[in-house]
Amino acid sequence: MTDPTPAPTPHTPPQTMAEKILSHRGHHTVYAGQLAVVEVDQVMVVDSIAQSFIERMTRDLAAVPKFPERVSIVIDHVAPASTVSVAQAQKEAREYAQQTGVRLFDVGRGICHQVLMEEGLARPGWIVLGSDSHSTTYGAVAAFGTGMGATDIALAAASGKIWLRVPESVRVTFTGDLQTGVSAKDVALEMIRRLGADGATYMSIEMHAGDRFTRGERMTLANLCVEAGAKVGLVVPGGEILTDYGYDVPEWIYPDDGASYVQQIEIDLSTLRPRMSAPSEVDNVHDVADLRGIKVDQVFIGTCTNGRLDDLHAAADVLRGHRVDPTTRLLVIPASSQVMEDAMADGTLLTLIQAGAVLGTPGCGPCMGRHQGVLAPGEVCVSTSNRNFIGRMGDKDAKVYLASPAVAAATAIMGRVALPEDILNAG
Ligand SMILES: CC(C)[C@H](C(=O)O)[C@@H](O)C(=O)O
Ligand code: SF4
Repeated sequence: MTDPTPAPTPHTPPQTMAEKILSHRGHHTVYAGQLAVVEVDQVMVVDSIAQSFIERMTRDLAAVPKFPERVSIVIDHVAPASTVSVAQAQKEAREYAQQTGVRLFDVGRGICHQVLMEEGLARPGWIVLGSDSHSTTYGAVAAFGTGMGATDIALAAASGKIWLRVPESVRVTFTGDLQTGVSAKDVALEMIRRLGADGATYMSIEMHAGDRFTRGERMTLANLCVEAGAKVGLVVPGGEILTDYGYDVPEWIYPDDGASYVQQIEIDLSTLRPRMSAPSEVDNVHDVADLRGIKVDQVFIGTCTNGRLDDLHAAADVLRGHRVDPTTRLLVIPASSQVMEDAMADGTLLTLIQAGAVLGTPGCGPCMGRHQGVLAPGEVCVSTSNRNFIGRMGDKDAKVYLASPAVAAATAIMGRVALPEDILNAG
């Protein structure tokens, strides 16, 4: 599916990674502020948007997908169905996939972003459009991943193309190495704190990490970029994604020296301590140590931000041999069936269940307050997700704190906001 067109010639002014990808997929050299019409390599539609997408396609555009193999529908946000109308919408999505030949990942396969990554449906240099704001996640493998509404998504599915304003770029450079107990989630929260919730509106956040971070950690970083308003969050390929990805990273993709950035920030990983985003904005970031002791009713480990095998390992390492506090509930929802299977095979799920965790079907779970663990008025939840807005996980008077899996696990044991070291030091 990758396009054989050669890269733009080198005698052009230096480009950022976003400019490189949009030039390549638009067959025309472009810079920030210009418009690009680009080929779309994958269109992703989530269950909650499927009905509007199908309506746009069949009623408004009277079109069929131009390249059915480039369209994926994922039933993940409310899966299994919670009401008759949700069940009806999902039924229609299945029928549509049958009729048109587009791919459909059904109940239990997992969260859209995790599934597309596992299936190799986001690759370096690709344009991946999702009907979901966290489609920035594909930037983990240097795909230009971005979220759009049903109409734009339908136009892309019908035509194979989309137009985009080429974004300006913010360059984020990571230096130093993380201390034990500090994770990519803490890095991502710190990045959002530094940029602010609208600090990178419609921009590309280009992250230079060298060979730091695994593919999963890169997904966590790229996932959170939209919480600074970014159009796309691109992690410059290095480390694991070069050696372990199964397909090549094209040479042309790397940003040029001298490319132009609207802002450049540096984050020294060696000084970073576990971070937590307090209600009700993602950029309301504090040291966990400063929030220690807040009473918590529910802990949720999962989502497209932190529901991968490494995340479950980090939680299990803290929970092993301990019990969840009797006044607190711990929900664990693997991001995909693959994660669930791997965590079952290596004993991680047993460790979590023995500690008192309740397991859910791979998917979004209660992340956006639709089902499987919504909160009552006044309840407090520590979640490994990416949004803590008012009403996000249920009642408007419930509160959500965002943290890493290790911090979430320590909190579940204490029944109060806690650091992993509080548990590990206590034995
Ligand atoms: C349902 C979907 C459109 C929504 C999004 O766009 O992100 C959801 O995934 C979320 O996290 O709020
Ligand atoms: S897990 Fe949460 S943030 Fe991710 S796609 Fe689902 S609802 Fe959105």
